Amino acid sequence: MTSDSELLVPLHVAYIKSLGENKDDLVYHMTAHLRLNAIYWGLTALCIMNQKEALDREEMIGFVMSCWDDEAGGFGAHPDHDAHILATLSAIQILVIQDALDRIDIPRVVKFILSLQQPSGVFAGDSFGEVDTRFSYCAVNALSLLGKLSELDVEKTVAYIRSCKNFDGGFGACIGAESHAGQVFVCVAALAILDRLDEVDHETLAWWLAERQLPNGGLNGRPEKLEDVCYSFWVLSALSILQKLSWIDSDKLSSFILSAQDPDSGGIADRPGDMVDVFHTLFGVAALSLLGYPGLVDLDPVYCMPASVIEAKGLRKSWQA
Ligand SMILES: CN(C(=O)[C@H](Cc1cnc[nH]1)NC(=O)OCc1ccccc1)[C@@H](Cc1ccccc1)C(=O)N[C@@H](Cc1c[nH]c2ccccc12)C(=O)NO
Ligand SMILES: [Zn+2]
Repeated sequence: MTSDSELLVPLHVAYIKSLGENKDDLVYHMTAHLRLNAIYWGLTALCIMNQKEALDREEMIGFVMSCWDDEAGGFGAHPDHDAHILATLSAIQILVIQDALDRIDIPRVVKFILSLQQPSGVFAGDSFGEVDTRFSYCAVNALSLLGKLSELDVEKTVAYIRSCKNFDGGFGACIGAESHAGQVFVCVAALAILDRLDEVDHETLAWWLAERQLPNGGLNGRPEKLEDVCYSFWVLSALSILQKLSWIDSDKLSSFILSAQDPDSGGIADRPGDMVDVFHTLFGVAALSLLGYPGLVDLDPVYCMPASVIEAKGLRKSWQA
């Protein structure tokens, strides 16, 4: 069966292109609240497969700008949705990849992002105030892409992330929350951007991350949980930043990811036999790129964007080989 041994690039490109076409089916409307994030996932997956031109650049930029919430000074995930830091990061990532940052009012967006920092140092996702280390990462990543990190209170931001570090070397969503691979990714990536990886217990955390690999080759997000393709990226990205990628069995992980492909319609699911979606398609090819799968474009593990784009902005850190 071909899907077990190779990445079906043409099928995945066709799958991503088809997403914007069937506007009638239920899934399209059920995911309206994630639309701008889904465009970032599709565009980045295409870049990794070296097929960036498969989606129309002007149409994409037009949709991003239609998500601008002028009252808040940020982006929502869909036209007429309230501004949220997650959607704002996706918008900035898309515009940077499309070299179209000149379309936005950078000082307005910076003001929106900084307005979300709480006295504790953590960031809220929007004016309703839900806090999470994910949102701290969004703020640090976005400000860095905008070249405005100098406007961030770095000490306060780092202090909160430090307070979320657990005895297993991992990080949680907030103080006292258990370690989770997704939260480890956002905390380690934020610290990498801020050049503060000294805050991480490298050996302890690398051991906890390597422990995520199961006999079937897949990775889970927490002890005792099921393997899931997207955790391949969260775990590999953090290990790559700690320069300990060799602690994972790459061949077994690659085979697991390839076995989660749909050999008929294209796309990658969270595990073999499940429904594919654009989220797991991105994080599957992103993990394969970090594993050096032949023919894939290099991905920057911190920003989850093409390495060439990050290099061109002078953002790759000294810690990287
Ligand atoms: C809201 N999401 C999730 O909660 C997923 C659900 C899931 C997928 N597989 C198992 N569960 N969980 C998830 O993304 O967890 C990883 C995670 C958790 C915390 C921080 C970072 C990553 C997913 C969407 C989703 C919902 C349901 C099924 C598939 C995808 C999602 O949007 N995740 C976020 C995770 C994320 C990636 N990069 C980030 C940067 C900052 C903050 C969050 C993210 C995302 O991709 N934003 O662009
Ligand atoms: Zn998943």
